[in-house]
Amino acid sequence: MPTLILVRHGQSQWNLENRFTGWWDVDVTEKGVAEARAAGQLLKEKGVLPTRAFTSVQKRAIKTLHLALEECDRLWIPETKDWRLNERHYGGLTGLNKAETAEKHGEEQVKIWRRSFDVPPPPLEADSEFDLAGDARYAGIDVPNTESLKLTIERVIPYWQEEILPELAKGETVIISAHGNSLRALVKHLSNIPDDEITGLEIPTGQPIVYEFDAELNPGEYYYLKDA
Ligand SMILES: O=C(O)[C@@H](CO)OP(=O)(O)O
Repeated sequence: MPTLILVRHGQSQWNLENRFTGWWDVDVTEKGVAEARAAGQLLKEKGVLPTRAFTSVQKRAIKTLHLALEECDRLWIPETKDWRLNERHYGGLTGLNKAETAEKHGEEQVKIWRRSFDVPPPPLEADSEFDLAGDARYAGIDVPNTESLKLTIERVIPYWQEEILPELAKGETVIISAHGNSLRALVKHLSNIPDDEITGLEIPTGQPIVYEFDAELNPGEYYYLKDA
Protein backbone atom coordinates (compact mmCIF):
# COMPACT_ATOMS: atom_id res chain seq x y z
CA MET A 1 0.00 0.00 0.00
CA PRO A 2 1.52 3.38 -0.97
CA THR A 3 2.29 5.27 2.21
CA LEU A 4 3.29 8.88 2.76
CA ILE A 5 5.13 10.12 5.86
CA LEU A 6 5.31 13.87 6.47
CA VAL A 7 7.78 15.23 9.02
CA ARG A 8 8.30 18.85 9.96
CA HIS A 9 11.96 19.53 10.81
CA GLY A 10 13.04 19.39 14.45
CA GLN A 11 13.20 22.64 16.43
CA SER A 12 15.42 25.24 14.70
CA GLN A 13 17.52 27.96 16.32
CA TRP A 14 15.01 30.58 15.16
CA ASN A 15 12.02 28.51 16.35
CA LEU A 16 13.74 28.70 19.72
CA GLU A 17 14.42 32.45 19.39
CA ASN A 18 10.87 33.06 18.08
CA ARG A 19 12.07 34.70 14.85
CA PHE A 20 10.40 34.68 11.41
CA THR A 21 12.49 32.23 9.40
CA GLY A 22 11.13 31.35 5.95
CA TRP A 23 13.93 30.68 3.44
CA TRP A 24 16.76 31.65 5.82
CA ASP A 25 18.89 28.55 6.35
CA VAL A 26 18.80 28.12 10.11
CA ASP A 27 20.20 24.99 11.75
CA VAL A 28 18.41 22.64 14.16
CA THR A 29 18.99 22.98 17.92
CA GLU A 30 20.02 20.12 20.20
CA LYS A 31 16.34 19.65 20.98
CA GLY A 32 15.67 19.58 17.22
CA VAL A 33 18.28 16.84 16.77
CA ALA A 34 16.62 14.81 19.54
CA GLU A 35 13.18 15.32 17.94
CA ALA A 36 14.49 14.14 14.57
CA ARG A 37 16.09 11.04 16.10
CA ALA A 38 12.90 10.27 18.02
CA ALA A 39 10.93 10.51 14.75
CA GLY A 40 13.24 7.91 13.21
CA GLN A 41 12.96 5.65 16.23
CA LEU A 42 9.18 5.83 15.96
CA LEU A 43 9.33 4.85 12.28
CA LYS A 44 11.46 1.85 13.26
CA GLU A 45 9.25 0.88 16.21
CA LYS A 46 6.07 1.06 14.11
CA GLY A 47 7.68 -0.64 11.12
CA VAL A 48 6.86 2.25 8.77
CA LEU A 49 10.12 2.22 6.85
CA PRO A 50 10.64 4.76 4.06
CA THR A 51 11.86 3.56 0.67
CA ARG A 52 12.08 7.02 -0.99
CA ALA A 53 12.82 10.47 0.45
CA PHE A 54 12.17 14.08 -0.51
CA THR A 55 13.26 17.22 1.28
CA SER A 56 13.85 20.93 0.76
CA VAL A 57 17.22 22.60 0.21
CA GLN A 58 17.22 23.91 3.78
CA LYS A 59 19.52 22.29 6.34
CA ARG A 60 16.94 22.01 9.12
CA ALA A 61 14.83 19.72 6.94
CA ILE A 62 17.79 17.88 5.38
CA LYS A 63 19.38 17.17 8.76
CA THR A 64 16.05 16.08 10.23
CA LEU A 65 15.63 13.65 7.34
CA HIS A 66 19.12 12.21 7.76
CA LEU A 67 18.89 11.87 11.54
CA ALA A 68 15.51 10.15 11.27
CA LEU A 69 16.70 7.83 8.49
CA GLU A 70 19.82 6.96 10.47
CA GLU A 71 17.68 5.85 13.41
CA CYS A 72 15.61 3.50 11.26
CA ASP A 73 18.65 2.35 9.25
CA ARG A 74 17.38 3.83 5.97
CA LEU A 75 20.13 6.32 5.13
CA TRP A 76 20.65 4.34 1.93
CA ILE A 77 17.30 5.14 0.26
CA PRO A 78 17.19 7.49 -2.75
CA GLU A 79 16.56 11.10 -1.80
CA THR A 80 15.73 14.25 -3.75
CA LYS A 81 16.16 17.81 -2.52
CA ASP A 82 14.12 20.56 -4.13
CA TRP A 83 13.53 24.24 -3.32
CA ARG A 84 9.83 23.79 -4.00
CA LEU A 85 9.56 22.02 -0.63
CA ASN A 86 11.15 25.02 1.14
CA GLU A 87 9.36 26.92 3.89
CA ARG A 88 7.19 29.79 2.61
CA HIS A 89 9.30 32.93 2.12
CA TYR A 90 8.72 35.36 4.99
CA GLY A 91 9.66 38.47 3.00
CA GLY A 92 10.60 41.56 4.98
CA LEU A 93 9.72 39.86 8.26
CA THR A 94 12.64 37.41 7.91
CA GLY A 95 14.88 37.56 10.98
CA LEU A 96 12.50 39.69 13.09
CA ASN A 97 11.29 38.52 16.49
CA LYS A 98 7.61 37.49 16.33
CA ALA A 99 6.67 38.94 19.74
CA GLU A 100 8.44 42.27 19.09
CA THR A 101 6.77 42.50 15.68
CA ALA A 102 3.37 41.92 17.34
CA GLU A 103 4.12 44.73 19.83
CA LYS A 104 5.06 47.06 16.96
CA HIS A 105 2.32 46.22 14.42
CA GLY A 106 -0.34 44.63 16.65
CA GLU A 107 -1.33 40.98 17.19
CA GLU A 108 -4.01 41.13 14.49
CA GLN A 109 -1.63 42.30 11.75
CA VAL A 110 0.95 39.67 12.69
CA LYS A 111 -1.75 37.00 12.67
CA ILE A 112 -2.69 38.09 9.13
CA TRP A 113 0.95 37.88 8.00
CA ARG A 114 1.42 34.50 9.69
CA ARG A 115 -1.84 32.74 8.99
CA SER A 116 -3.94 34.47 6.34
CA PHE A 117 -4.36 32.34 3.24
CA ASP A 118 -3.43 34.84 0.56
CA VAL A 119 -1.94 37.98 2.16
CA PRO A 120 1.84 37.85 1.77
CA PRO A 121 4.10 39.61 4.30
CA PRO A 122 5.79 42.84 3.08
CA PRO A 123 8.49 42.03 0.50
CA LEU A 124 12.15 41.62 1.43
CA GLU A 125 14.21 44.66 0.41
CA ALA A 126 16.73 43.91 -2.36
CA ASP A 127 19.70 45.02 -0.21
CA SER A 128 18.61 42.98 2.80
CA GLU A 129 21.18 40.76 4.53
CA PHE A 130 18.56 38.00 4.11
CA ASP A 131 18.39 38.27 0.31
CA LEU A 132 19.22 34.82 -1.13
CA ALA A 133 19.17 35.75 -4.83
CA GLY A 134 22.96 35.19 -5.07
CA ASP A 135 22.97 31.89 -3.17
CA ALA A 136 24.47 29.05 -5.25
CA ARG A 137 21.64 26.63 -4.45
CA TYR A 138 19.14 28.97 -6.11
CA ALA A 139 21.09 29.50 -9.34
CA GLY A 140 18.60 29.80 -12.21
CA ILE A 141 15.64 30.10 -9.83
CA ASP A 142 13.55 33.22 -9.51
CA VAL A 143 13.89 33.59 -5.72
CA PRO A 144 10.67 35.11 -4.34
CA ASN A 145 10.82 38.17 -2.08
CA THR A 146 7.72 37.12 -0.12
CA GLU A 147 5.12 34.33 -0.20
CA SER A 148 1.63 33.77 1.18
CA LEU A 149 0.38 30.24 1.86
CA LYS A 150 -1.45 30.49 -1.48
CA LEU A 151 1.80 31.23 -3.33
CA THR A 152 3.52 28.41 -1.45
CA ILE A 153 0.77 26.01 -2.57
CA GLU A 154 1.33 27.13 -6.16
CA ARG A 155 4.87 25.69 -6.11
CA VAL A 156 4.44 22.77 -3.69
CA ILE A 157 1.45 21.08 -5.34
CA PRO A 158 2.81 20.96 -8.93
CA TYR A 159 6.00 19.45 -7.48
CA TRP A 160 3.94 16.94 -5.52
CA GLN A 161 2.00 15.97 -8.64
CA GLU A 162 4.97 15.78 -10.99
CA GLU A 163 7.67 14.24 -8.79
CA ILE A 164 6.29 12.68 -5.62
CA LEU A 165 2.94 11.17 -6.63
CA PRO A 166 4.57 9.01 -9.36
CA GLU A 167 6.78 7.44 -6.65
CA LEU A 168 3.72 6.62 -4.54
CA ALA A 169 2.09 5.16 -7.65
CA LYS A 170 4.96 2.66 -7.75
CA GLY A 171 4.01 1.55 -4.23
CA GLU A 172 6.86 3.33 -2.44
CA THR A 173 6.78 4.43 1.18
CA VAL A 174 7.68 8.09 0.72
CA ILE A 175 9.00 10.36 3.46
CA ILE A 176 8.90 14.14 3.01
CA SER A 177 10.94 16.16 5.49
CA ALA A 178 9.89 19.77 5.13
CA HIS A 179 8.45 22.83 6.88
CA GLY A 180 5.37 24.15 8.68
CA ASN A 181 3.92 25.86 5.64
CA SER A 182 5.10 23.60 2.80
CA LEU A 183 3.55 20.71 4.76
CA ARG A 184 0.42 22.77 5.48
CA ALA A 185 0.14 23.20 1.71
CA LEU A 186 0.30 19.43 1.19
CA VAL A 187 -2.13 18.56 3.98
CA LYS A 188 -4.59 21.16 2.62
CA HIS A 189 -4.41 19.51 -0.79
CA LEU A 190 -4.56 15.89 0.41
CA SER A 191 -7.27 16.37 3.03
CA ASN A 192 -9.29 18.90 1.03
CA ILE A 193 -9.20 21.54 3.75
CA PRO A 194 -10.90 24.85 2.83
CA ASP A 195 -8.84 28.08 2.58
CA ASP A 196 -10.30 29.56 5.76
CA GLU A 197 -9.73 26.41 7.84
CA ILE A 198 -6.19 25.47 6.88
CA THR A 199 -4.73 28.42 8.78
CA GLY A 200 -5.83 26.76 12.05
CA LEU A 201 -3.70 23.68 11.39
CA GLU A 202 -0.45 23.74 13.37
CA ILE A 203 2.03 21.00 12.47
CA PRO A 204 4.34 20.13 15.38
CA THR A 205 8.10 19.66 14.85
CA GLY A 206 9.44 16.11 14.53
CA GLN A 207 6.08 14.30 14.67
CA PRO A 208 5.57 11.92 11.72
CA ILE A 209 2.16 12.24 10.05
CA VAL A 210 1.02 9.30 7.92
CA TYR A 211 -1.31 9.04 4.91
CA GLU A 212 -2.13 5.64 3.43
CA PHE A 213 -3.30 5.60 -0.20
CA ASP A 214 -5.67 3.15 -1.86
CA ALA A 215 -5.04 1.49 -5.23
CA GLU A 216 -6.52 4.54 -7.04
CA LEU A 217 -4.08 6.75 -5.11
CA ASN A 218 -6.78 8.34 -2.99
CA PRO A 219 -5.42 9.30 0.42
CA GLY A 220 -7.17 8.18 3.60
CA GLU A 221 -7.42 10.36 6.71
CA TYR A 222 -4.02 11.33 8.05
CA TYR A 223 -2.89 10.28 11.50
CA TYR A 224 0.04 10.93 13.80
CA LEU A 225 2.26 7.85 13.91
CA LYS A 226 2.70 8.19 17.68
CA ASP A 227 -1.07 7.53 18.04
CA ALA A 228 -1.14 4.47 15.78
O1 LIG B 1 9.12 31.32 10.86
C1 LIG B 1 8.72 30.52 9.98
O2 LIG B 1 9.27 30.37 8.89
C2 LIG B 1 7.44 29.71 10.24
C3 LIG B 1 7.74 28.34 10.75
O3 LIG B 1 8.45 28.32 11.95
O4 LIG B 1 6.67 30.40 11.17
P1 LIG B 1 5.08 30.49 11.23
O5 LIG B 1 4.67 29.64 12.39
O6 LIG B 1 4.81 31.94 11.49
O7 LIG B 1 4.50 30.02 9.94
